[in-house]
Amino acid sequence: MANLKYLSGFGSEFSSEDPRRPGALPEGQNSPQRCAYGLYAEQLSGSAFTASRTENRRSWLYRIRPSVIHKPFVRSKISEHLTHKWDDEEPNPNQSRWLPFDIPTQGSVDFASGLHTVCGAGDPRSRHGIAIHVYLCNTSMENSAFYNSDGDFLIVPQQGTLNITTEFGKMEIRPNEIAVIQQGMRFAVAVDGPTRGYILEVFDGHFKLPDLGPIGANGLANPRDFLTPVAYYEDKEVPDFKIINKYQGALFEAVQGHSPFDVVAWHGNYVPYKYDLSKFMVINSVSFDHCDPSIFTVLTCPSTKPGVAIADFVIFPPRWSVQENTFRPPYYHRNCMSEFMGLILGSYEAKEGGFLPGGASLHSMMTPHGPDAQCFVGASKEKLVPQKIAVGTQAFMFESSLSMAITKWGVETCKKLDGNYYQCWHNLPKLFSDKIDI
Ligand SMILES: O=C(O)Cc1cc(O)ccc1O
Ligand SMILES: [Fe+2]
Repeated sequence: MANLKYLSGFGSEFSSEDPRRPGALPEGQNSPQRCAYGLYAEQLSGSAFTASRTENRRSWLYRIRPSVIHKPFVRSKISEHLTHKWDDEEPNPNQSRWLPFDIPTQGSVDFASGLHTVCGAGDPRSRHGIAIHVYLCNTSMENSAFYNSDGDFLIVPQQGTLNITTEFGKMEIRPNEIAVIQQGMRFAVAVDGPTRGYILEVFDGHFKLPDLGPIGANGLANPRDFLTPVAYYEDKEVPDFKIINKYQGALFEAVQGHSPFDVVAWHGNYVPYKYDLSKFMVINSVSFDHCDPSIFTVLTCPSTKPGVAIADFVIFPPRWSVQENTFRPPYYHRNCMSEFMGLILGSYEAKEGGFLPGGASLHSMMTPHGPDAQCFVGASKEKLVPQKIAVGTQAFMFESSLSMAITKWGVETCKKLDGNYYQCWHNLPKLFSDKIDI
């Protein structure tokens, strides 16, 4: 999908018309008695009608047919590994690390059928919780569209470009870019070959840009770098277009006789968007010590507790490391939050081996972790000259205030859990001595 156009801004009021039908957007009102070109008006609400102005999210779609024309939903069997069953496995506080998840090489698996849940917590019925999935696929979705009634998807491609058609238009997302597709938005994913990536799903609310506090008005992910598609419609009649719905953690499908990507024009502030992680303005210590990784937060889904996130999306981008008299890699720590990490490109400074692109790690609540022995020894002795670090790499973290369970697929079926992970810390030397200055 070359030469796609986008609208720039985060949380803005946008409007867009497919240029093939100028004047499709009503002027000065949302619901005219008859819409231009015989279109139907449909509102998609992403917040309670009565939410405050700052929280209110809705869009108006002007479409060939309203979404309601479909046969009844029935249970879908397309992915047996998408689940919110958090009690299938016994709780396990150990450090967990997965080798790269396998992309299917046999048979045709598309994005929707390639969804596998690794871990999560909470419940979409009470609108509180998260799920972390990976998608492992090799084929484009054909005559089918997906929407999620349970929450929002933050999609992190690791291998392969995603060509995403949405009701709002088309987006192309390559590794080192992310996409957010919010609750209810219909989309279909086309791929070029073997494709893998991670998804953070939040049930509670929508992603926001973090407050910048003393950083000031600019920095981290800047609002204008978020891109939303422009209106694009297809007038396509097919006997069996499949609408796949994730509802209360289960998949359903309904058949309809036309493509749902029939939105000729739309306006509003409830939209899908993408962001190129290389545009992140990195802020860090330029004197001494190691900043907490919250300094690298791209997007956050806040909880109702001040300063506590349901989940943050944090990256570890290429940057200059200049701190003096400092152990520069991550410190050893125990955290009241859960840390799920993935690797898009390259390697991660705290674990040069074993944590690989397309793999993952989970350090659960209060489970100790930190640099492996090799990293500690190297960083304790290195000459502290200014150094460009993480060049050609991109690791990320989904950090959550919820205590997550790993699914049966994550523990057993995927066969990627690295039982020897704990050993990476076992060669940490005992350096204690009676000399103050070692
Ligand atoms: O555990 C990790 O590797 C993530 C992380 C990085 C960092 O720089 C500080 C704290 C932290 O949890
Ligand atoms: Fe950590």
